[in-house]
Amino acid sequence: MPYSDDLDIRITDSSLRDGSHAKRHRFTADHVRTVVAALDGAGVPVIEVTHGDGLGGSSFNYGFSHTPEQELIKAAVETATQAKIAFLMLPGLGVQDDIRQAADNGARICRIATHCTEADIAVQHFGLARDLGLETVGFLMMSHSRPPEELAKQARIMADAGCQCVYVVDSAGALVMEETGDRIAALVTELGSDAQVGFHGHENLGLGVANSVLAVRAGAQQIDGSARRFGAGAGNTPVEAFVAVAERLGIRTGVDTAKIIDAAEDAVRPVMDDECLLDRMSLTMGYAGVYSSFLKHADRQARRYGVSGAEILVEAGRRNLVGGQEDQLIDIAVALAEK
Ligand SMILES: CC[C@H](O)CC(=O)C(=O)O
Ligand SMILES: [Mn+2]
Repeated sequence: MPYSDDLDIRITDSSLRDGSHAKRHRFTADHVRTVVAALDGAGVPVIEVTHGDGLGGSSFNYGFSHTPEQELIKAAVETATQAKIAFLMLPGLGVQDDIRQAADNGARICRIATHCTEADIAVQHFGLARDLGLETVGFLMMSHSRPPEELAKQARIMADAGCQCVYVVDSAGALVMEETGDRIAALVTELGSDAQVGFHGHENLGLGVANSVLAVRAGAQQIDGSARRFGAGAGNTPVEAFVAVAERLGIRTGVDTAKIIDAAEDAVRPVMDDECLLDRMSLTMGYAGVYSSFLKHADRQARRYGVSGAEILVEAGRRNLVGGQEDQLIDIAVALAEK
């Protein structure tokens, strides 16, 4: 079913949230204004702005923000003329008051992320977001790690709690083609008209665009990407490439292809410290099924202890580490150094 009369799918750009991981959370209000103006001008309907780990993410464990994220949200809301501003939150890291503040600051969409087996921890947050009149999105992170039918049950918990679109989130960039489509199809069957289904991809195996197309073909109505792939690991599905491919396939996104290509190059790239690369580290993450936001943490510990970053990531994959277990990367590095 199309997203609306005019659109087959709705695109969310995550460069000002997932890109925060790659930028080590150093966004300024000026960065936000520049990027939002360009994305908004290209017709991107939703722009996500938060610390990489969501509301309340600014901390010793995850990395401190340069600018308080509520200030960034305000700057985004003031700049956007048509785009809705979304924010991400992980229950426990962010608290309910953070949601209230983001709503007061003009954000319209609340995206609540849990590990893909833990949807029940988000129930009260979806309730609050709906009470505040926010649109709701649920993120089932590390979706490659569980089979489609299990994800569908978790999606049902989110939908029953008031979530209006549940995302299959390929946090590790580990899903390969039909593995994406099968997961989306399972959620679409489970949720029917109770909630939409979305897909959030990462580029660690170079499949962000292809997986997103398969997600749409399996019934996804919302797709995430980041201009210039600005995101954790090898980055997210490049939104400008996805828009171009969608246009060629006759999938209506409402985003202007030429303008989003320019926005990625002229507005987003200058804000990035480095390109998000498909290199040894990020490819290892996709191959070993490791949470993309571990990249910078693993890199830091590798330098600190003089060990191989790729070996840290392989071990993180073997241990099935999930978001929040960043400190175990230090244990792994220490163990490798002692070997
Ligand atoms: C909040 C952590 C994480 O970056 C969310 C996300 O984008 C993902 O799991 O891919
Ligand atoms: Mn992500």
